[in-house]
Amino acid sequence: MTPGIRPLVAGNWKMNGTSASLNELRMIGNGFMSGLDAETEALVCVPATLLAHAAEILSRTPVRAGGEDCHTKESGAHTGCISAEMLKDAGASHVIVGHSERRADNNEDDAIVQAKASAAWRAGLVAIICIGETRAEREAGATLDVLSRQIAGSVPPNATASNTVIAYEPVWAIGTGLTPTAADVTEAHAHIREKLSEKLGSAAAKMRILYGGSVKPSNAVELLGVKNVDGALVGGASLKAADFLGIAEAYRNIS
Ligand SMILES: O=C(CO)COP(=O)(O)O
Repeated sequence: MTPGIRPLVAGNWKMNGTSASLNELRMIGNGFMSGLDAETEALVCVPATLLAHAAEILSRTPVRAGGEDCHTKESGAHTGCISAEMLKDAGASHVIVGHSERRADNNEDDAIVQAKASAAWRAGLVAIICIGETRAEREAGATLDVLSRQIAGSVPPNATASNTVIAYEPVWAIGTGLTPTAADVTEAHAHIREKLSEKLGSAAAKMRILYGGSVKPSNAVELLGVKNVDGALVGGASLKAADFLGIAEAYRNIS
């Protein structure tokens, strides 16, 4: 938590979900309508194929819909790619950029991630910029250096708290059931806040820094209660409404 920052609980469905999954989204929307939004903002980033449906379903709720990636360009000869403008047109409010799965699977480097964040803003979307170290980098004691390098390279110099969210996702914690200790998360998030302040000045103070990687209802109070953790980016547990709502409910037990 950071005083004065309303937490954001965001889901990332990754390459999961067909129209049959939209019922979970309806239940997520209904859950936030029955009072949860008082504690936290909510967003679910879905595959592009579901985005227009998701946005329509969620439009009657406080939960927003987002995309999982965007191209750097507005339009053109890029078969199979999706622009930020297309996501916006389909009803997105946010887009994830630089997720470690895209950095690894699609060789996306910090410069591309930064260009994607700028593309998101051009379309009127909030960019959720993901950073985080691999297991090898952690074991080499390089976690904070990696975070510094990724902030320097991936975050545009004119980022603000209203157009950008940072998500710290240790790669080794994603989908593994492993999580850093609260002390590790405290250190990483304090470092991220410090590097953002050096780069962005006062804009950094109110910028949300989410934690992502094996967040579940059972560990949400511990992980989300850490200083400078301003919400969660949730993968697997966002596919089931009960789990996603359970994570958001953690805020009722965090003071
Ligand atoms: O990558 C993530 C969210 O972007 C985290 O995934 P899991 O919650 O499944 O570990």
